[in-house]
Amino acid sequence: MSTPYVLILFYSRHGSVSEMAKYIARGVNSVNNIEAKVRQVPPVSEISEAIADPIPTDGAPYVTLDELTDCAGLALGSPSYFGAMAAPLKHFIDQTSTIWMTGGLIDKPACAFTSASSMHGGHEQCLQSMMTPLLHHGMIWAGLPYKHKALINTVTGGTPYGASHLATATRENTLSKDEISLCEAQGKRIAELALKLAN
Ligand SMILES: Cc1cc2nc3c(=O)[nH]c(=O)nc-3n(C[C@H](O)[C@H](O)[C@H](O)COP(=O)(O)O)c2cc1C
Repeated sequence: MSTPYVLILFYSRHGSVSEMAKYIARGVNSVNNIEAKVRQVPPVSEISEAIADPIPTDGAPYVTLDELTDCAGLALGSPSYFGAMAAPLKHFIDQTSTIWMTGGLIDKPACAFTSASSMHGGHEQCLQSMMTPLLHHGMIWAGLPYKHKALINTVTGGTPYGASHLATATRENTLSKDEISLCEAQGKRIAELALKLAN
């Protein structure tokens, strides 16, 4: 039987969310008997019929619907755009009704992560926007418990709703120590929950 995996699925235009995905993957891979699968969604274009090349020019491969169906757990990442997930990620989620109809994600754990350029620009709100469709899919939401001291100590990103990064102009793709530790904790938590829920 193949090793179960946590799908780390994101959209990132300028690299901050992609950077977070690496640390979430590290957290997943710190757990035995499960692994991280990192994937991105393609951008959307103003001409909606345009089709992206199947292989991105850089970064993680594009996700397939089968990869989502077969995951043991999910970490969904997006930049905060006007306090909500970015359109390319929502566009992908809107193509998952076949998975919804077969209940393919029911009882699997899920979390979200985001990057935003202002401190109070909607980190939590964006995380919640990603939670909504996953609850419709029957997934089990997992935030970050306050046992992680970085949640108290952080002066940038990191919330009990999920990991976040404050991407100011001077530190756009550079995560703070607390942000990194919360990304890793989130990956580890989803991996551990995925194994427990699969049994
Ligand atoms: C269309 C658009 C809307 C944005 N809206 C917000 C916002 O509501 N709050 C915020 O703090 N940052 C906002 N930003 C900034 C991005 O969330 C931020 O730059 C993020 O780190 C980008 O992630 P990426 O590097 O993975 O692309 C917005 C950026 C764009 C392009």
